[in-house]
Amino acid sequence: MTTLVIPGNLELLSTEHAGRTLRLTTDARKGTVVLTDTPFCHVIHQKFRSTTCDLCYTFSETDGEPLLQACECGIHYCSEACQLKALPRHQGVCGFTNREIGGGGVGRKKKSANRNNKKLMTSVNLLLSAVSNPLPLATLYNQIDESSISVSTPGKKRRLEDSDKCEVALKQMMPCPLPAGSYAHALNTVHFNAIGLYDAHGDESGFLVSPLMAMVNHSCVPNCCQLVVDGTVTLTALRHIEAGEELSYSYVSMEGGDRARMESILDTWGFECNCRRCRGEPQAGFDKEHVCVCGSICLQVDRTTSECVCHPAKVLPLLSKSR
Ligand SMILES: C[S@@+](CC[C@H](N)C(=O)[O-])C[C@H]1O[C@@H](n2cnc3c(N)ncnc32)[C@H](O)[C@@H]1O
Repeated sequence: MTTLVIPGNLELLSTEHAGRTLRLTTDARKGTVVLTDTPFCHVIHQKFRSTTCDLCYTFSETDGEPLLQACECGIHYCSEACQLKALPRHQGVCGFTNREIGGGGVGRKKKSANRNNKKLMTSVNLLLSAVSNPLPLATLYNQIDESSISVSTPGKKRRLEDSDKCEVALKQMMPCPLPAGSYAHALNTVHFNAIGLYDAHGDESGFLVSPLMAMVNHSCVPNCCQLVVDGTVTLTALRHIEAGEELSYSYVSMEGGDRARMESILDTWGFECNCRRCRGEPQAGFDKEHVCVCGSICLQVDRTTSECVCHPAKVLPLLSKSR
């Protein structure tokens, strides 16, 4: 297995409370891009495929210049250059990304069964995209590490046990060269490392997995914000970060208050957050900043429109910091 290449200003370490984590070895000023990373798999939700480039994720309004269509499977590209570059990968996923998972999910009620089915489908499509990547499969295996299931991740443990039971079904469903016994684990890996993609209106248009960014842990009082720009995932310092500090960004939206946020973390990411904000401790230095709905403390806020750096094209209701 090839090892993950960590840039010189970063260090990968293991923590008891949250598994692996990345920390800085040098100070970083507010506004510095501390990490850039190239995704190795992604899935664009079906509804967004005609308006989102399947290579660089450029979003194009339907009333604007139409995107080039790649083929009947519904995947589009913004330029011939993107289409050409994506060809080797496209051949791997073409025709498979719309497959239905039989049985309608595992939940008791129809609604939750559909939700489960949709989540599973997204993860399967992500995994298909991962194994279609001409990059070595080792990139995916780097993400598979039991030690990342820390004591604070009860949901993750449960999900791993559940999907172990459907290993055989998954193997039949996915035309991918994964070794026997690793399908369910790989599926969970993409699920728990997926980063949301958003269109210009801030609506979720898909997911991607990026090898280095997958090592960055969550905090509800993050020191960075994560953005996807021109197909590259970036992490930007929201304040001065000292050498030795762990990097973090918020995995969830801050919309809906503390309870909704904590539930969303457990449901989507499988862990119980124990940050200052979740413990209800005072947050020094937090009051002077605006908190965006994505959880980031905004660097640039246009006072007239409330546009922020995290969601440049979306006018956001900025939240109050007081709990
Ligand atoms: C994107 S991965 C981050 C890297 C992960 N620590 C690893 O070792 O692979 C997300 C997972 O990390 C863990 N995690 C991230 N932030 C956490 C936090 N604040 N507290 C506890 N666990 C956390 C959870 O298991 C979560 O599902």
